[in-house]
Amino acid sequence: MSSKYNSLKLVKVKNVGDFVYKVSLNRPSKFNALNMVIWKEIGDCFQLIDEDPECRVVILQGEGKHFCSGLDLSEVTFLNGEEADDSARRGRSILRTIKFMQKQFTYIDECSKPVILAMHGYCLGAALDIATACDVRVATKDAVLSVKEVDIGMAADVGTLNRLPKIVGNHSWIKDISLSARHFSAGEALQFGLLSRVYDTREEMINEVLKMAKLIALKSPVGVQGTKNALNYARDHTVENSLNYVATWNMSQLFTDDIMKASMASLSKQPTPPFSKL
Ligand SMILES: CC/C=C\C=C\CC(=O)SCCNC(=O)CCNC(=O)[C@H](O)C(C)(C)COP(=O)(O)OP(=O)(O)OC[C@H]1O[C@@H](n2cnc3c(N)ncnc32)[C@H](O)[C@@H]1OP(=O)(O)O
Repeated sequence: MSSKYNSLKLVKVKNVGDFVYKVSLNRPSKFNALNMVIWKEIGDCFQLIDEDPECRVVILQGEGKHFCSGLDLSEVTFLNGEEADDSARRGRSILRTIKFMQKQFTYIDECSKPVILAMHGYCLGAALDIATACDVRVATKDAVLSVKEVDIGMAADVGTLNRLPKIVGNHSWIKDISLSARHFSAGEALQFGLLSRVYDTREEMINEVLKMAKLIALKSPVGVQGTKNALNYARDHTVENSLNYVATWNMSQLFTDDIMKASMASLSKQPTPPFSKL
């Protein structure tokens, strides 16, 4: 694994083999509350992973008792912006901060490798901003989730309100949870489509998620990364535009050796062959 990951202090990256990386928020004494250090490291980490041929699938989780208790509320003064008498200039400095914070989570969404999020315990506020930027979301049955921002007097502005309507079809439920900031269970999140699976224990979740990650990592990275890319594009564009996009994408990608290798293995009912790094 590249030594570049060693510079990360509050995000831990581990190569667990078979092209799967485990990324952990690592500030357990504060329930992985997100200060600016860890916030930046999340973005740095996913930028590194995007270009890392040793990684084909990422499992994201939190160390300790909880996945993440949201924004670090002891360090929120930076939200006041730079000292300036002029409100326009102060506003610009806040704008830069919000955009920076948004971008760090967007690196997860834009990462070419699929990201499977495994949540447990508290998943509050910014934790859900992260969740909505991931590709697959699962949790333990005792997870407690909340779009918590209105409880601290703000509208969520780093992803949840923008991505949740693309994930969940029921806008009444989205407004129910976002306007009230109430806690809701993993079971409820599963029912409304925010999660795809709920597990009894953390151990079971990690074992199952590892199996899922290894299964995906066995597939052609050309096929897998193209699929994430095409689905993300389809989410944000019309059907017509996204058909055009995927056709243009595949203009080059269909020349891959992976298609012949995978097709031959499939026809002859052989296990998936190893694919070159990407
Ligand atoms: C531009 C803006 C971008 C993004 C904005 C995002 C907004 C949000 O994320 S809103 C959500 C903010 N988070 C919260 O409101 C949760 C606050 N924490 C709590 O309510 C509780 O800590 C708890 C999570 C319910 C857990 O309670 P309990 O089991 O009683 O443990 P504690 O003793 O309270 O916590 C242990 C330890 O962790 C520290 N901590 C927990 N959460 C945070 C946090 N969000 N920020 C800072 N610190 C946190 C807590 O202070 C304790 O630390 P000690 O040093 O042991 O005192």
